[in-house]
Amino acid sequence: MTDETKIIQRFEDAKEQFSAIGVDVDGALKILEKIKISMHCWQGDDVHGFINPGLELTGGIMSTGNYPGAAHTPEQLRKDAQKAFSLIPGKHKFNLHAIYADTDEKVDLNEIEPRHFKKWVEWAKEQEIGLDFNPTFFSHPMYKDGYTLAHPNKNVRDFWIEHGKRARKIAEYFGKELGQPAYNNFWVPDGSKDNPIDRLSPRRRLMESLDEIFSEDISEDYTVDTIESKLFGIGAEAYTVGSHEFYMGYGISRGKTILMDAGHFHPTEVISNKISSLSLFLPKLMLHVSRPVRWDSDHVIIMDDELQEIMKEIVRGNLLERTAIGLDFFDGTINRVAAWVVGVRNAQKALLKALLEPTADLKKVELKFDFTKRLVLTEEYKSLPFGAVWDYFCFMQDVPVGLDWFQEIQDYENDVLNKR
Ligand SMILES: C[C@H](O)[C@H](O)[C@@H](O)C(=O)CO
Ligand SMILES: [Mn+2]
Repeated sequence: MTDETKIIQRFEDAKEQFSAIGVDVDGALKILEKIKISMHCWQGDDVHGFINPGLELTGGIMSTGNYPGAAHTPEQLRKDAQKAFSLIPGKHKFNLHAIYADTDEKVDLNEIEPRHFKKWVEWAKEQEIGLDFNPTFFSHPMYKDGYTLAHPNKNVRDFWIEHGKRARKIAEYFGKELGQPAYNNFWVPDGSKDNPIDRLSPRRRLMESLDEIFSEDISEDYTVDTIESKLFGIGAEAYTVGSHEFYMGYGISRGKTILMDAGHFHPTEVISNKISSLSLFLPKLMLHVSRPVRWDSDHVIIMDDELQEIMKEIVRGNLLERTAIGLDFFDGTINRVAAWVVGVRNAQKALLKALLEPTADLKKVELKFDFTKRLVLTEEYKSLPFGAVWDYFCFMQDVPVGLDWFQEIQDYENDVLNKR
């Protein structure tokens, strides 16, 4: 039997098993094919960017590791991302931060314009992918005393307000050029190492700064503003201005999309248990799928329980159309292109597993309060051969099946990354 025949044969066998429990496998694959994952640029260069690459990474986040081959130029980053995309089934999005402007001009964050991102747009068109965006409120001399938009000094706030406004125009440009909305995520690191006396005033200032940034109405056909909360960062252990409660209130009162990052909550809190609640109050939602190990460590996502729970919640709640899935991790101890591929493929695998569940039947069992049957069935379904369906999906999408992609990564490391 050829490899091709084996993949098809195994898929047909698996399909029979899933069909026997009422799952429409072909329908699941059609849905999976359309789901875009937003692959974050910052895994490719340990969050340095190109505007001021020499500056220290601030904002309370940290990338560790010195694996060879990090991208140092926009061309290198594009080449690496392209390599990753070639090993991932489907067409997706690339998520840029403002510090990744591609220009020969010396331009600061309060001066950036769409034209400084033109090359990214041209590349995205060639690759037939979308772009997302993030204003960068860190790694800059105007990140002062741990504060930006909530700083007591108006000059500092004004600098960052201008940056936020410009970021929205860039995201709008992405959306117009690429024919799909660019999600533009506001994560603001402002906070304090020790207990503040006044928790309220910085939060009021953040609210007012954001109101000013969002004062211009921009069509969501082009860009969707998202706001990301956080519990704590390095050097902001006691207090983060933009907490979950802050953004819940802000998002719901202003109609802004809330972004939940899997690493931004107390260690035993999980975002999978929050998705359904937020879905009742806002039309859209965005996630940063990340893996916190003891803290917001931004490890590459693996097929762990929480990743699968997140995807199950989206699928079971019929929220795929309303939920933007972005990745957020940065590991400099391993091949960075492999990190992307593992992350995106895992997100897709977890989605596929969720799509291969006979959800309607399980809901009926639950409504009869037959918790024994619910447990027995969900445990039994875990051993159904979803891997054969995934392999077939990769095969049909013309990307390497199984481990084959890793050889390509090793060749790329030898031929490209090690020569940097
Ligand atoms: C680099 C990103 O803006 C960052 O990871 C942000 O999304 C975050 O999660 C900060 O902890
Ligand atoms: Mn995040």
